[in-house]
Amino acid sequence: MCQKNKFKIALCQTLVEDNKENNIKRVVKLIEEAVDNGAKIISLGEMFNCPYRNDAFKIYAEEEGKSETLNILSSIAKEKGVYIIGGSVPEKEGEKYYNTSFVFDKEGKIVGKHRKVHLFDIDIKDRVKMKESDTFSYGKNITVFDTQYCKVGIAICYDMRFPEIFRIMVQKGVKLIIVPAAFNYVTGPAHWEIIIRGRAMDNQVYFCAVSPARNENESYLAYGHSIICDPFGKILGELDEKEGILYSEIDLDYLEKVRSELPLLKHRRLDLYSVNEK
Ligand SMILES: NC(=O)CCC(=O)C(=O)O
Repeated sequence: MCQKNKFKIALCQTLVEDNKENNIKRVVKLIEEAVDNGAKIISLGEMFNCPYRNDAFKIYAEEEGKSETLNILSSIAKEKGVYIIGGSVPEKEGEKYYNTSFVFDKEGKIVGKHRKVHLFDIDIKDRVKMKESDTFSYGKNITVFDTQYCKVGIAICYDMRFPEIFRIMVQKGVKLIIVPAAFNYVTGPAHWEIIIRGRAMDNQVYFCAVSPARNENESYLAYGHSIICDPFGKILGELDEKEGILYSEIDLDYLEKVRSELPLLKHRRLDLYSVNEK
């Protein structure tokens, strides 16, 4: 029995190889397992169907309305009656490509679509180099959607380093934030946990980040460590770098308790916070 204020979430951390069919098979298997274990909202990781490489994105990209990957996620969401946050996939629209997360409701309808708004262009000398903007265009929206449980916000990976978007989500009524992400072996150990705990604590929300598993044969070594943090900043569970599913109960009564006992959101000084930044 699932009450409206308490429900189980599952984060599926799957291995991604250079084979779309195999990647999708793995995802389907873990979603089915998560459903059998009572999960009501299930999320996948960033680029769950495609290696995280510029030379793969265009080859793997699909168009909304003609996408086999999205059709499969929609069918399982409908068949099993669960919400699926479809990690992210390379999306093609016209001549442009985006790093996009599609969200499916219990009828299999797309109820949310987030195109990554901060593209990961970094160069940590001799360690990690990536320039997503070589392939992708920038998304233009902050994305929230309704579920039967609460309002949910979605962002993708590098987006999580920009706190402004999460505060806006909370101003829109979000209580659960889900971020498909693929940090790496350098920035992951340094920043992953601290960012996630900070965003959860400042905004008094449940904050989940979902990674692919690490594939040692790939050039980009994902950090893994899918994680769920509660509104008090406590980590409720974290995986290692291998394939697996992370479960936790989301308790919206507990969230309200945290917000009423430590009323940070009410104590904001909105009269002080605006600046004309160029
Ligand atoms: N896929 C990404 O956006 C990676 C972001 C990342 O690793 C970071 O440190 O930020």
